[in-house]
Amino acid sequence: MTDPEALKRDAAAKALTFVEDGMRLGLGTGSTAKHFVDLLAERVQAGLKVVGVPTSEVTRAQAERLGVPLTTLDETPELDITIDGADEIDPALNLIKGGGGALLREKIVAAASGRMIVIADASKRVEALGRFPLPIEVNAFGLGATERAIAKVLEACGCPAPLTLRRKADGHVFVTDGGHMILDAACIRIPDPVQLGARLHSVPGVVEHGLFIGLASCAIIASPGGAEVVGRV
Ligand SMILES: O=C(CO)[C@H](O)[C@H](O)COP(=O)(O)O
Repeated sequence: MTDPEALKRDAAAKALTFVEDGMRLGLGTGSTAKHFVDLLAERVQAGLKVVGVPTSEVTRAQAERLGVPLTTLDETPELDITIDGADEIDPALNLIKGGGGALLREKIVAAASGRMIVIADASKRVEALGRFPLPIEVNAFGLGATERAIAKVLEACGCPAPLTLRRKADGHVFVTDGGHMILDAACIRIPDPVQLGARLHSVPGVVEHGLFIGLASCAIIASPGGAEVVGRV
């Protein structure tokens, strides 16, 4: 059986072949994106000139430690490519992201990029989004009211779902890099991700949600047979 970490690294290595000297990169978050930053750092040490915007404090710390030059979207508001992982990828390259809690910065960085390349092992491929609980980032103020409003939206969009306030392994509430909380919605199947995404944005208190619609231009999916490029790089 192939080691899942080896598959993630294969996807990351394939993505690196699309990185060119002088590029401005969005650096994703999660175990797959971590492989990409590791491999990128090796190329930087060998002389590749790039600059990156990290999508989380964890990725920032990793990139700094490995000597990958960093910038911000204030200094560099337009990026060439974001390379990031995903929790689910549907056939239209719509995604669920946010399993690592970095969805807000990940979406801002992806939207500021000319292209988003998703890297994943084949287990992330699904026919319809929703089996992975949808992360919804919310402001702490008015949490109870926001939760009720989200529940109504989920029901109206055909995917009523229990909402769980995300906690860390030690039981403390998980707080995002932006100081918000996350409600995970166990939808099972989302009939219309576009509609759900739009309606979630209309709920006061919702900061962002983990549906990435139309942002990814390409996915690199690694399986024991190799790393397949799906879509347009
Ligand atoms: O969205 C994310 C973090 O917010 C990650 O990209 C997603 O959770 C996938 O992570 P991994 O590569 O560890 O499976």
